[in-house]
Parts: sequence; structure tokens; C-alpha cells
Amino acid sequence: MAIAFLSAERSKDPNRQVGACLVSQEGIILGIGYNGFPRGCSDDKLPWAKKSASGDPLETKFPYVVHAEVNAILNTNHASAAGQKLYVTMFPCNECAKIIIQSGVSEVIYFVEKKIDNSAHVYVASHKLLSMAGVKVRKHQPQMAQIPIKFQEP
Ligand SMILES: O=c1[nH]c(=O)n([C@H]2C[C@H](O)[C@@H](COP(=O)(O)O)O2)cc1CO
Ligand SMILES: [Zn+2]
Repeated sequence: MAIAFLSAERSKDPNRQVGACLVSQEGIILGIGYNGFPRGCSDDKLPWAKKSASGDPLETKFPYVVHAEVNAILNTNHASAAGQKLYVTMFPCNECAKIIIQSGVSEVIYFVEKKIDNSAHVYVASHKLLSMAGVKVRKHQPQMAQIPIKFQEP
């Protein structure tokens, strides 16, 4: 989970940084990902807005951003995600749940579930799909509140 949080640090989303880490049953890190625009699609040329003044959805980030869970699965340096565990800083949306299921991930461990807003149905659908597909889902029980990382020698 700490790797997922570290990965989230790389997200350029000013509003929400999400990180994910795919881990084998034996605990080997297979792939990490965070929410961002696809390769080659400039962070400076696409909108990071949640809402657009004109109401045009194309002026928001949503049509363009790749979710952290998808990046972690696509970035995996392993033959497949089948049977592996996905640690993610935020409970996955239904689109991610579909990809998690289809890639064969066996367990999702999440840190927080987004506060329910007008997208609540998205998370109901996620829970429904993950449960029907037999993917284990659990909320992470942190051992500590933070992991200080010192870069320079004292
Ligand atoms: O499953 C997810 N994975 C994921 O990476 N995200 C990212 C995509 C957007 O950059 C951002 C959206 O969050 P918000 O709408 O709170 O700004 O979070 C969002 C979801 C669904 O909540
Ligand atoms: Zn998602």
C-alpha cells in the first residue's frame, strides 16, 4: 500500500492523486500505476479540470485520464495479473473493476472509498461486479499513520 501511495505522488491531477500497485501472491511487486494522461498526451495540453465553465465534458479531465488501477495492470512486468493482488489508494470505479476482473486479479485491497457523491452508482456497480466475479475486496488496515522517507543524510 505504501508503494501505491508513493506512486500516487507522481500524479499530476491537482484534485485527486490515486496510486495502485500490483503484487504477486508471494509479495513481489509486479507493476505500479497512478492516474494520468496516456503516454505522449501532454499534461499541459489536456485539461485537469473537474468541471468546465462551458459545461463541455471535453474541457474536463474525465474523457482523457487513465485510472491508476489500469496503469498498474498495464505496466506490470509480469506475464499476467491473474491471481495477483491489487493495492489501490482509493476504491476502484466500475470501469476499473471491469479491467481488474478481466485481467484475473484475485484480490483488491483499498485504502479509502471515495465519499459518496453523484457518482455513487459507480461504486455500487464496482462492488457488484467484483463480488459476482469472486474477486476478494478488503479495506487496508494501516499499521502506521505515515512512513517518513529521508532523502538527504542528516
Ligand atoms: O478508480 C479510479 N481510479 C483513478 O485513478 N481515478 C482518478 C481519475 C481522476 O484523475 C481522478 C478523479 O477523481 P476526482 O473526480 O475526485 O477528481 O481520480 C478515479 C477513480 C474512480 O474514482
Ligand atoms: Zn477507475
